Amino acid sequence: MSGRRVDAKVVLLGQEGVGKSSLVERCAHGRFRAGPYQNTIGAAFVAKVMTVGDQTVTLGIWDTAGSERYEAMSRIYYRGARAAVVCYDLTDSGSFQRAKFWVNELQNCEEGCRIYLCGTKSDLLEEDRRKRGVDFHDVQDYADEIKADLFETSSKTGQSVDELFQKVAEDYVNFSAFQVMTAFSWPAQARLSTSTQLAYGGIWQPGARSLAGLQDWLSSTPALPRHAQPGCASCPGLCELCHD
Ligand SMILES: Nc1nc2c(ncn2[C@@H]2O[C@H](COP(=O)(O)OP(=O)(O)OP(=O)(O)O)[C@@H](O)[C@H]2O)c(=O)[nH]1
Repeated sequence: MSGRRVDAKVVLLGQEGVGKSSLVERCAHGRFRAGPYQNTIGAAFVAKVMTVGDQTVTLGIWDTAGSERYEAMSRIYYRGARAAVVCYDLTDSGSFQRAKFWVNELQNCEEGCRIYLCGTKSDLLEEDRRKRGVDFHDVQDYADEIKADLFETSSKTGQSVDELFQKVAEDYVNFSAFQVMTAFSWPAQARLSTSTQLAYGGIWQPGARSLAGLQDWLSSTPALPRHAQPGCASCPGLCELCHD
């Protein structure tokens, strides 16, 4: 695992104590640490290798500190993120207001970042439904409005945690493929360079300039190229926008 390249940066945001570190612990190590709550200082990083079809995707997951004291620092960690898991505690309506704050930040500052809303500690609702502090339908409406996916998870039982990160990895793969398609239909300054075509095994078809043609090509190509987002943070520098 060490030294492995990270494909997609994922950041976890949300009020302190909502369970971000526990979510990462469950996702990365399949366990839940009960015991005294220790707040995150600064941020923590973990790399998680996911499988999507016949591809592997390494997610670099940044667990930020929820304390408002570290708010400025959290902004550094969402820069260049391809996905943000914005967490709130299902039993705490205040934490959902804080989640909205982070969504606004992302919408204003990280346009290319996909947002996943994550209501945490669902096991507490299993124990007692009256503990729910955030209405599911209200959040679903909000998620539709901001075009986010919504998950209700429990790091204690593991409910929906793997599903959440799997969706992040799948969207990364599918969204990258979409960006490859649009790159081909962009104007001249966004064309992929010769070196990029070679980097993709020379499988680019000069004749397939239409989106439909590229869709056919992509669906018949087993290994989709990953980094073809001209000018984006994760481009390896092979496209014309990044090349000097
Ligand atoms: N019952 C239950 N408790 C949870 C769950 N996830 C987290 N907790 C508890 O909630 C508390 C806070 O969890 P953390 O994961 O440290 O929260 P955090 O969001 O990382 O907190 P900061 O680092 O301060 O931002 C801890 O006492 C956890 O044991 C869960 O799914 N179910």
